[in-house]
Amino acid sequence: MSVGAPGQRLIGQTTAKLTDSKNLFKSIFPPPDPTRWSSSNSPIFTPLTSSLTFEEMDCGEKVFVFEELAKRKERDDCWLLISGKVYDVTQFLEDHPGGDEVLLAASGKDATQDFEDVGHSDDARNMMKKYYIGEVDSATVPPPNKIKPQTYSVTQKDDEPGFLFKILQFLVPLLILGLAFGFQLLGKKEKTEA
Ligand code: HEM
Repeated sequence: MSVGAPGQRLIGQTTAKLTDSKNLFKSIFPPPDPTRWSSSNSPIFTPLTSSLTFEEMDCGEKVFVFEELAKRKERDDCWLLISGKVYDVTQFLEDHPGGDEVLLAASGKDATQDFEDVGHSDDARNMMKKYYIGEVDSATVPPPNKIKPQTYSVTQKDDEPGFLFKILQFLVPLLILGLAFGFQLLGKKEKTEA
């Protein structure tokens, strides 16, 4: 009479426990969301990967015009352009091992060469990620200053002395010949008069 009841209760309790543990398992490991599932993005690791891609995507979406970033060269608002990437180093100025002055001097222009010339360590390059805020529209970046003065100096300075030198090359021998001829004539005249 009472055999079935405890058995039923036992089965009922076991089923309830199973259902509970299933729910617990589901809450820990939620089923994959097909909209987020991809071969490279496991749902278990979603928080880690998504935070990394979010940082990249969020920053990657921002594209600055050169003129805009070149204005940020003050102590309270200092941006750097290095290898096409834009860094807001305002908060880093005081902590920069190379000093704040070099960073301020490198702002308002393409600082790639200055940065590379120092030979920054891998640690320094990793540190940069913290200050990364976006990319620059490469079409808006003016060509490096070096090109202009070089072509200017070559065409301007070399042309003028070259021209003068060529004229003098002709004139000086002519003058010497003329003088020699003149003195010869004078000498002959003096001889005939004597
Ligand atoms: C976000 C950008 C930058 C970061 C995170 C950064 C970071 C660092 C770090 C960590 C160092 C210590 C040495 C090393 O680990 O390499 C350093 C040194 C230095 N940095 Fe930077 N830097 C940045 C940009 C620049 C720029 C644009 C210049 C311009 C010239 C510069 C000039 C220097 C100099 C002169 C030193 C001292 C080197 C020495 O004493 O040996 N840095 N920087």
